[in-house]
Amino acid sequence: EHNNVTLEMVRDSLIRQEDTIVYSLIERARFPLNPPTYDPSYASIPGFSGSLLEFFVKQTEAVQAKAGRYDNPEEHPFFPDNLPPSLVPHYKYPEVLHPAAMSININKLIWDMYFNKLLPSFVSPGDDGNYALTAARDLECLQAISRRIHHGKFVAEVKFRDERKDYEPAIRAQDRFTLTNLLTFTNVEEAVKKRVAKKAMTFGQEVKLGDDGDKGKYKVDPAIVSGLYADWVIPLTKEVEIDYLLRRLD
Ligand SMILES: C=C(O[C@@H]1C=C(C(=O)O)C=C[C@H]1O)C(=O)O
Repeated sequence: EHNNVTLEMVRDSLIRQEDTIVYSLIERARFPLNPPTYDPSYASIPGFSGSLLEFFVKQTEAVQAKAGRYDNPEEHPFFPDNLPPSLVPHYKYPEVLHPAAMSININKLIWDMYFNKLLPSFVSPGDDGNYALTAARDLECLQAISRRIHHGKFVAEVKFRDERKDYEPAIRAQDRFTLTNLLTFTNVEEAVKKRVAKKAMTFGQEVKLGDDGDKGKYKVDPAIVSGLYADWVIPLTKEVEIDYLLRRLD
């Protein structure tokens, strides 16, 4: 069926995406919170009502949609309504997923998590005026986290193909509990949490010639990165896996 994507290949992609997520958090942490970025009454952009952040994200997604970004089944916009169509020739991506995958987009949840829980936990309070850069860095974080979480579709597809006999009855019964047990690998989850903390230590250290003065001081707290994965990235990836599996036999 379709092509030979393996669980190992999908997991390798998730591991590589950790680098992008950790780096994007480090880049955002260069700036303080910068509250006006999120304040709808600050921007007062002619013809637009909303925050500078929303303006930035909607405009950027419109450009990226025209350039073909969302033709890729791995990409999910935060504001899918009223996106312009792609203006470039359609690339024929491998058809790995069941068509029901197209209807799954949990970016609203990811957006709320990022701004309400994650962001205040890893940036310093304060305002340095760099609101456009702040919005750009936020979008990088959101896109990296969203791509990782929605990769749950591919994870679920390969797990389903590997153990079809076990998954099919649970899907027919629409049994979330059994599906969760089938797709959960606690050892993999533990390794992910440890590895992202290690990446935060490695990528977030001050690199100096000569004596290593600042040992133990990181640009983003490794515990916050592993907490992000434990509390949000892994549970939401599993949520996408389950949403996908529930529709896999439609
Ligand atoms: C992504 C996978 O599925 C589940 C979710 C995981 C994650 O989000 O990192 C890890 C293990 C599984 O419980 C996987 O098996 O690799």
